[in-house]
Amino acid sequence: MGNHMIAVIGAGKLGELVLSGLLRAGWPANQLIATTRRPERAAELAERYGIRPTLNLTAVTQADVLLVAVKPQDAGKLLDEFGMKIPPGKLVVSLCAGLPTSFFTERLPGGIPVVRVMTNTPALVDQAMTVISAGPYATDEHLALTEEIFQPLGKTMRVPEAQQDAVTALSGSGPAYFYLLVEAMIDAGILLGLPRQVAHELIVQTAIGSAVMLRDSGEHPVKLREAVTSPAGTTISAIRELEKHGVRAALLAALEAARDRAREIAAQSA
Ligand SMILES: NC(=O)C1=CN([C@@H]2O[C@H](COP(=O)(O)OP(=O)(O)OC[C@H]3O[C@@H](n4cnc5c(N)ncnc54)[C@H](OP(=O)(O)O)[C@@H]3O)[C@@H](O)[C@H]2O)C=CC1
Ligand SMILES: O=C(O)[C@@H]1CCC=N1
Repeated sequence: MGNHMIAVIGAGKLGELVLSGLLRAGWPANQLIATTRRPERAAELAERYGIRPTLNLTAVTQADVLLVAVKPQDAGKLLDEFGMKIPPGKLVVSLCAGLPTSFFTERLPGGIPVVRVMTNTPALVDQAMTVISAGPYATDEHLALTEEIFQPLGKTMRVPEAQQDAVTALSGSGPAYFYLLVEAMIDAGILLGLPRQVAHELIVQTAIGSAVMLRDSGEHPVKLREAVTSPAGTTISAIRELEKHGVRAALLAALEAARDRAREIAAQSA
């Protein structure tokens, strides 16, 4: 972790997840800075994590890595405030959905490297999927530093920036899709007469077991599903209904809509 000073600019839900992950990974609290809009939010973070809340301008002067975690819609106003005052030698890492790195470079002095990152909320349990792309002026060294920061929070991967809107649709928003499925299956348990707590425990453990098998067995998901699906059995009856109701087509359309929304956010922010 070296001597880097990291600032989370806009420590809301995602920024807090990252801060807490960095602390768990052993980053000293005195190498972490957080900024927020509301003073009460800053006080909450200082009390919870012992990190230093400060003003944006102070943060960008003191820290050498600036993790921008405001809503994409707030990024333009934020950069109007201090973008052009960022001194040389800093690394800007955007965690904002949709915004291309060019959005940042247009609002920063020339030569400031920008890295685009899409992570996700399982960072809270060190199981994030963090996807990293180099923007203008970002070298391999900047990507490696970004990986060093996010590695303890889960898995990291590098992709070309052109893939980041699709990545956002898959892994950025992905946890929400799984939670929705789990929620619906628990409700199905209620429909079938199980107590809510029982249904909850059955489905959550089944989700965990299935996820670990997907990760560790090395098998394709089709093979794993086939192994559960007995001839004339129960599973195929359920699958017929899922297909009849277009779950597969719904997922294709849903992820395409998320990708399109990322593009729209960029167009609206330009
Ligand atoms: N939530 C998620 O699962 C994921 C989110 N993202 C991206 O992360 C970013 C943040 O999302 P999320 O955490 O959900 O949003 P939040 O609204 O929870 O957090 C945004 C934070 O930015 C702060 N903020 C806004 N303007 C300023 C400013 N000018 N100066 C300092 N702080 C400011 C807000 O401060 P205050 O609280 O005081 O208003 C708030 O704490 C978005 O760009 C989103 O696309 C990416 C991947 C996953
Ligand atoms: O919904 C959003 O826009 C953010 C980006 C990915 C997950 N949450």
